[in-house]
Amino acid sequence: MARYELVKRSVALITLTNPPVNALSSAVRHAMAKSMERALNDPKVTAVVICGENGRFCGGADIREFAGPLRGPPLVPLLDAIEAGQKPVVAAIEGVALGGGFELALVCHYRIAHFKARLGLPEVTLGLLPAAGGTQRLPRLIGIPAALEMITTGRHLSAQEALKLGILDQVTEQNTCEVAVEFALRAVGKPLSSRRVSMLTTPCTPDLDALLEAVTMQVKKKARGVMAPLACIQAVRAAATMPYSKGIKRESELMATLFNSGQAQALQYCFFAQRTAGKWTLPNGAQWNNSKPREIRSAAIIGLGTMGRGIVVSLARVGISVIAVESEKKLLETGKQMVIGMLERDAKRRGVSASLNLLKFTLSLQDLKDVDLVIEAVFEDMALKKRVFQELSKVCRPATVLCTNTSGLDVDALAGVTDRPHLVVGMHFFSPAHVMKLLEVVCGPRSSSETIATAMSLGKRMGKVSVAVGNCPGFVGNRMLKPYLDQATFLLEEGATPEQVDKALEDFGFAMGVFRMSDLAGLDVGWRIRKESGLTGPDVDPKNPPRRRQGRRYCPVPDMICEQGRFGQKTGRGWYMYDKPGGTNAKPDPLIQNLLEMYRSRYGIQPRNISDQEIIERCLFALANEGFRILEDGIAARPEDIDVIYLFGYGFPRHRGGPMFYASMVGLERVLQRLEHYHQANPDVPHLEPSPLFKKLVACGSPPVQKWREHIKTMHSHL
Ligand SMILES: C/C=C(\C)C(=O)SCCNC(=O)CCNC(=O)[C@H](O)C(C)(C)COP(=O)(O)OP(=O)(O)OC[C@H]1O[C@@H](n2cnc3c(N)ncnc32)[C@H](O)[C@@H]1OP(=O)(O)O
Repeated sequence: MARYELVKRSVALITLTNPPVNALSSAVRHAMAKSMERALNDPKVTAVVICGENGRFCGGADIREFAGPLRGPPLVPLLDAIEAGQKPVVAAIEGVALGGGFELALVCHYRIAHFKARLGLPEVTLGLLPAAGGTQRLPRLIGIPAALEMITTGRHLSAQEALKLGILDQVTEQNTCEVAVEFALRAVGKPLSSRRVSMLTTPCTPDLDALLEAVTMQVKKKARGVMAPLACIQAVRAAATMPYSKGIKRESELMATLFNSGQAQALQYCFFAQRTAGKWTLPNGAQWNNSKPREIRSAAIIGLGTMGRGIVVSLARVGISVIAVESEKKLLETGKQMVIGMLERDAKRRGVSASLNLLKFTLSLQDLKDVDLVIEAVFEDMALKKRVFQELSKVCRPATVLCTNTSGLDVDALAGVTDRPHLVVGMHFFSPAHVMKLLEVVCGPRSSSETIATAMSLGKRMGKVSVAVGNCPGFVGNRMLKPYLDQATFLLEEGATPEQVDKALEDFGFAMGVFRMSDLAGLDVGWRIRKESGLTGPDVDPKNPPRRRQGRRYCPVPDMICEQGRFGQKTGRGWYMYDKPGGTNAKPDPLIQNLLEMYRSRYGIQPRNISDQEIIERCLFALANEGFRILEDGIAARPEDIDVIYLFGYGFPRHRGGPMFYASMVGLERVLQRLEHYHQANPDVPHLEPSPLFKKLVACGSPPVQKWREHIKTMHSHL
């Protein structure tokens, strides 16, 4: 857990040994305490260097231990003892110094980092604050404004930035430990009092109150209802206004308000869920750690619409050669100009040069004969996609992996028209594809484990959070969206307005309510799908009773909106009105209000007052219920996968953990009761009928979300 060596005859080298990130578990803290005691008491030792094994200094406290009672020596007294010691201590930082790891570095008298190291206090992203003295020491070292930014955002700093801010004493490209040992030897005998950060006076900040107020407004706007950044601000205020001894008490009080909070639990769940999601597994035993991905050096994208352009950018910026194909010269030229502009802006922002030499634009599929992988991103039309896949089968070499970016069509039907169904897989990107982090990798029944591994690994290389899902209409994300959207429109029929529904969801924490989100995405896509499914348009059976289709409750209001040419932001009108086509400033539209009033009176619906609680329950419990069905059907392997999809693809608030975690926090029994209540009132809405898995979990005593998998006896996993 910590290795102790004497080097250069007088330097104690203490190495944290807790792979993979040398987290400060109870065992590590125990070993550290012993090692420090030994170093300080050994007369041969004149200085100490602390480093981490395998090129990683320390990833902070062991987050897994937060769920249980505190064991082993607490961190704060251990860190205080290091700082107070009479021998110089140097931190040799390689890899990362994060959270408690960064706080450990702050109590060392000197800090030396490798030029590739990253440093930061990400506790806020876990619903916490840096409570091992971080909120009190950092402002004393670098001043309030810079410390406030680091602590409230959790941003990682590069070594160069940390050096400029005065956090580091030296950055090196050599062996960091060796440099630190030499540095420590030179520090022997020099006075330490000015090196003890807790003893420094916090630099005076002009207009402190105005600064704190401005940052408070900023964090409230960015993450509505999230507690940790606000507690961080209060702790930093203490560093500016109180002596260290009092400030540290304030830090600990504020931490106590966060530590067991639902938000902290949700955010820590998200941390692990995100890492679990990449670990896909198939019923045949193939999984993430025993399936080798193909190496992808070149790729082709077919279709340079919004999605295609974003995918080209995502590939090119990680160094993959891309051939982009369009069907018409004009479309090709427009797409090319847009891709080049996007890549140039992206490169400028990242301070690198744009990788335009990796791009080739063509009208001919024949140019794809040598590529390693193709991603089809044409219009969402099965017949068109089938034609493309048939053509690709003929043109591409037999080993080329063929992917579709469909957002919900049958991946296996596409595989079926090729000569290589085992090499076909879905790569469902989210718009805009070069910005959104989520990738659903859709595993068809015939996709080989190598193909799945290739798509998952390519997603990771592009910086995406990739989740393997099964093949069914809408996969996971879009399949769950349907009950959510249905409930929102039913609420309009019953008396709510789009702005009321959106406000309730935004107060819950969504960046955007469902109607604003629909306006942004465009209303015409859903309209076309409903027409194709015979739910609206000329193919609707005239014998259908009003507001019912296929034996179920149906709300035609979204169709009525589209019939008026209101397709959302792009047309300047949708559920809201905008200043101009493409405008983003949504204003409530009296015409929508009138339309809803006329609609209700035409169907004799008496509008009623609808509470925010009902809005949240109906939208989100219906969403989670569909999640249970997805687990039952084997379309997602675990609740964590569903939550990750909603966090990264649909703006579900991270401090609520995702729809499945949220349901477990509300209490499965309570959610079940409410769903049964709403289903009784709406027996013609099957999405409100609690799924059998949901009932089973409640009957089993509502186990925590991490244990649900044990209860999912999937008869036929689609993964
Ligand atoms: C009070 C609170 C205090 C004092 C704190 O310190 S809170 C913790 C603050 N630290 C962090 O938030 C850092 C969290 N970790 C990361 O950001 C990253 O893991 C990393 C940058 C350190 C490394 O990233 P990467 O190389 O991509 O590796 P992974 O993220 O995949 O992680 C590898 C495995 O290590 C587990 N892990 C990482 N950090 C911790 C931790 N602090 N405690 C416990 N476990 C940690 C992570 O879950 C991965 O586990 P497996 O999935 O492989 O099982």
